[in-house]
Amino acid sequence: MCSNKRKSYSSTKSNLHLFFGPSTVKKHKQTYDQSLFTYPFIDAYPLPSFILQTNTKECRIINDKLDLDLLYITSFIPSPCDMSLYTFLLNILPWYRVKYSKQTDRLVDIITPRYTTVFGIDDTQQSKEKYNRTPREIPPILNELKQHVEQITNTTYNFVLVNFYINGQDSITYHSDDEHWLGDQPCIASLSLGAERDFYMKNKLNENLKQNFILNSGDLIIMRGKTQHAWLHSVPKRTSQLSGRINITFRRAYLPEGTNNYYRYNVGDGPMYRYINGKMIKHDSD
Ligand SMILES: O=C(O)CCC(=O)C(=O)O
Ligand SMILES: [Fe+2]
Repeated sequence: MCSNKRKSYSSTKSNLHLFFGPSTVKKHKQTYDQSLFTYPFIDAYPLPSFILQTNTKECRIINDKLDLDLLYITSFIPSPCDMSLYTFLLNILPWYRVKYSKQTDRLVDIITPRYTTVFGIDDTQQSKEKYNRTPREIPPILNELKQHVEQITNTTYNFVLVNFYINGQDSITYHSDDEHWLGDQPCIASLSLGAERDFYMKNKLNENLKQNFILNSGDLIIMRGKTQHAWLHSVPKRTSQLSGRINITFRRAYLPEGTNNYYRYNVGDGPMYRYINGKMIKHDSD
């Protein structure tokens, strides 16, 4: 592991203030109208038996390349809390393997190469009939995690997108999260749990400008400023035997298009899967 490297990256909490400016965070009270949501299950999500811990001792600002603005906090969720959270989320969340068609020069059928799920609603909070799919309230554990991430990033988020890469064959191709509903300079916080995976970034205009990471369990990477506008990121496929990895991104969508898009591409039209006794089991309906 890269413990030496980590040492030289380490710095004090003051890095956070350099990155986010003076703390002006107001305690953000969740003011969702409960009638906007349905849970995918009749019973609400269980509460965890462990206490969620976070730490920002090892944090590094990375802004030495054109329009790149990152904060990289290793072991944001320290061990063994990272794996308790991984196992808990894997077992309680509803998962989807979304299928959709994409028009290029011809219509191609695509299956997203990872399991996904999503919770939240955009800032406008329309009544649920206005959305293509009913938004889902953020489960308590993810909401608690969101509050920790909000505090250290001086930002508020209204969406939690979750990916589960079951093995090395699951991946996400180069893309940027720069849709108009996220505003001009979105701040996206991305947490890794479980197996370590490569996270590759390259500049959109100059592909020789790269920034690569090996993301470990518990690591948090925050992309902000012009990063989404100017850079692409990916988690490439690997042929080696890799165990599962969960990735959680926290974002803020300002417009209903964001809600429609996130549920379309992270829940889709089913079926739903649950992770039961170490296996993904397909459910006929949710
Ligand atoms: O799994 C990751 O680290 C990246 C996920 C990602 O880029 C996304 O969901 O937009
Ligand atoms: Fe992304």
